[in-house]
Amino acid sequence: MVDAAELLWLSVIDSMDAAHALRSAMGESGPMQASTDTLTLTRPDDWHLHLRDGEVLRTLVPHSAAQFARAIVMPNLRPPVTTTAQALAYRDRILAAVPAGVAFEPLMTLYLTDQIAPEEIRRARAAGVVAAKLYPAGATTNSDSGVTGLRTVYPVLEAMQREGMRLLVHGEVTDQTVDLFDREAAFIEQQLIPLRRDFPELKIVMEHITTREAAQYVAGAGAHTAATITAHHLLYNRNAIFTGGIRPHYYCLPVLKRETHRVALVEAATSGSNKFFLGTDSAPHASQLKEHAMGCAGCYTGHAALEMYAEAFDQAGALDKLEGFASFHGADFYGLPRNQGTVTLKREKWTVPDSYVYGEANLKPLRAGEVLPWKVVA
Ligand SMILES: NC(=O)N[C@@H](CC(=O)O)C(=O)O
Ligand SMILES: [Zn+2]
Ligand SMILES: [Zn+2]
Repeated sequence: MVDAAELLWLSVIDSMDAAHALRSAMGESGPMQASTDTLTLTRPDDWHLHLRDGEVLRTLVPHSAAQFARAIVMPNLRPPVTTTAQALAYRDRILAAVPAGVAFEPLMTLYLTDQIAPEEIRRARAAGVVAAKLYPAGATTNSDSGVTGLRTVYPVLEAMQREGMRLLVHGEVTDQTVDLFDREAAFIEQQLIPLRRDFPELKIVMEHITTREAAQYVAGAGAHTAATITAHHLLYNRNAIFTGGIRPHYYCLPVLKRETHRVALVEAATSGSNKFFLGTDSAPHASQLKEHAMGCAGCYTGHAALEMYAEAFDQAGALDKLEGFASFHGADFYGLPRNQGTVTLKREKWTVPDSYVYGEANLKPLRAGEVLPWKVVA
């Protein structure tokens, strides 16, 4: 039975549909869409990127350079980048893979180990290395040489605080008794809060945050704490890993979380707060190592990262907040100049390739074979 109130509601829906049909028939879209089919931004930067090494640079570097002016390059190679000399040599190998006529600046980082000496920080800073990365030993891909306890590296952190070197953190505890989905929140309580207290002037970036707890912590933590957020953590919740079967290409660390956390990340990213900025954590692995009984952690998004961020911001009705997040907040936090020049995205469907050449292997990008709504056109 349909009562009067319901009838009224049905007629409201009907007239909304009619209005929509009329607009479509007239070739019009709503007022917001009309002004946002083209989006021009100051050239953005990627503040968290894995470029790996060797032949695969020829695939990865052009993808990133097509969208971003600069990128913070993660040091978790095998062996890790632990010295200034290694960082500079790696930088040269990256630059050799930048296509002719394209400007791309890799910003180098050191991998903190229990053994690293405070003098290395001074040397690195003088050579233009911008940050050092803390991987709790065992927390993620190529973290076996990471730090076993924060106290061990306190002299190095003191040097970093003095030198103005940024500390980048993979913020997950490695305690096997802590649930995988709780490891970020536990890290904040157990490690980050004490660290913040002991080094009040140290500039810390909590990388690839994945939880409401992390977003709230960073928002309230004062001017020297910031966070990067990936496109995939804005677009997906943990169901993506299990939809219709196990989907290894959605597996990364920190692992995707519940929908409530994704929503909190979208709110943080689109809030306009300068404490949150773009870091893709594009983390390629050969497809046979992802599609494996013990598949590697990491999603490859370097082929379409900016387009995926545009999609996420668009879904949130916040395209006007994308430029701050992608092009301003990170540069400001790192004390680097904002970029000159622009990049333009268009609302134009395109299909992501099924795979890319990856040295001798294949690389399966996130959204392989799928249609994306936004495209970088200039
Ligand atoms: N994010 C990932 O799942 N993997 C990264 C490492 C990291 O950023 O933790 C990688 O290097 O593959
Ligand atoms: Zn990490
Ligand atoms: Zn990473």
